[in-house]
Amino acid sequence: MGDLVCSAQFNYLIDLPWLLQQYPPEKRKCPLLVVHGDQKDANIRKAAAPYPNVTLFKARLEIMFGTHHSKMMLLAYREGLRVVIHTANLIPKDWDQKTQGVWVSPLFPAKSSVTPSKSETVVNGGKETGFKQDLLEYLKAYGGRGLEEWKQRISDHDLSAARVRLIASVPGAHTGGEMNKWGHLKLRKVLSTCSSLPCGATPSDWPVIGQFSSVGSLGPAPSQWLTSEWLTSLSSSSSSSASSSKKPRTLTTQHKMPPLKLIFPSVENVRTSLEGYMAGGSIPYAANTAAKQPYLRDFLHQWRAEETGRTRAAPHVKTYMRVSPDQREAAWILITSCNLSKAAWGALEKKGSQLKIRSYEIGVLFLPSDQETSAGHTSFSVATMHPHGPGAGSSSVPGMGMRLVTPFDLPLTPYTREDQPWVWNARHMKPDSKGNVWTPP
Ligand SMILES: O=C(O)c1ccc([N+](=O)[O-])cc1C(=O)O
Repeated sequence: MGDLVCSAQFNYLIDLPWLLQQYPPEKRKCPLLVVHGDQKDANIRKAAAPYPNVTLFKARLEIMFGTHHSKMMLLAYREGLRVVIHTANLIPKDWDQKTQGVWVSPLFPAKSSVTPSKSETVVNGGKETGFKQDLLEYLKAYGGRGLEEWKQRISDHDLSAARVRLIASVPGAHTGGEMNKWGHLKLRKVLSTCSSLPCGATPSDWPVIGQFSSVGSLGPAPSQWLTSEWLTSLSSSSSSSASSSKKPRTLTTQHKMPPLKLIFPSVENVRTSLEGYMAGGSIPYAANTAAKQPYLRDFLHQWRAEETGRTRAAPHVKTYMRVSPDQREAAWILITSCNLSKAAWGALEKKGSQLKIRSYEIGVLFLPSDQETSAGHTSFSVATMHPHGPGAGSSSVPGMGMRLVTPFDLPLTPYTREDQPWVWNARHMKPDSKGNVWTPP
């Protein structure tokens, strides 16, 4: 991977001694910047004290209930720079028996005076993805001076080989030109300008799939946020006109919404997981929140990943995607730290004039048109569990580009009549895969 010089780790839960142990022994004294959101930072300052090479940066969280949820590594090597965007906390159990998601960038070369002054925005005929500019904008949003060195280091490298789009969230009441930079409105902007469904596709027939490991308070009815504002963004495409308006508005005034299918572990999925009910400690859906939104269950599907052998590796990954009616194609897929919450994605306020986001989040969006292997295609072929037909088993589908292996099985598995969504602060008394019961305090 390269000769590491220094690194930065952005995360939510950080076990510093364990983290340093994960670096090669000869690299454990390299400069390490840890970006966290622990406002009562006595513990992490105490943990960092024995390590003179570790510098801490506390992200501002001035809006209630916000968290520093972003999970990213910046790795500076003698040979270049690498960016890693992922979903795992920097604690042992997140890297043991769970299903996580990760994007590892190519090794970005330093820009040098001898490098031909090729535009950074065009590589192999690819379109600009704006990744570098968006990453710098994200780091700028932290404020203060503690990230200046890393902003300069990123500026000094050529990131044009990044064939993904950055979809990030930063806390704030974003208005005007700032609104489309963050959260679900950034995704709406990108999808409505850069993602088109295949010719002849009926947008309202292409479901949106959301998969996540926690849920926030979404309102007393799905129409308050989930199937209006949020689904409008995730069902945007250049084939729909939701984006043409200056002011964000819901598709209900324009198009029929597509089906929404959500994947969230059932109690039984957690009970039978490798970790048993302990897995549920990282799936913090609160019973009192669930009780306020019983409608959510109507959208829910089980966590199932037989294709990758990960059905029992509880999900901590978060993915969102748009699929064809037969679930053999995908128009896009997003891997992100965002769970299903307004805090992460943002919620429109003041008659749609501001987008309120509470947390830091970061993810990467894969579009077929951004991938060299599927440029010119409007969809990825999806490796599916369908027993027959073009997507099963083959390396690619004739006429379609890159083949996508999703973290979960397609087609989706609905909840059974008996299934309930996992909630972490309720008793679960049927013995789990380890013979334990779950009786939270
Ligand atoms: O990723 C998650 O599912 C998650 C959910 C909630 C919180 N939280 O409430 O701070 C943290 C995390 C985390 O693991 O980062």
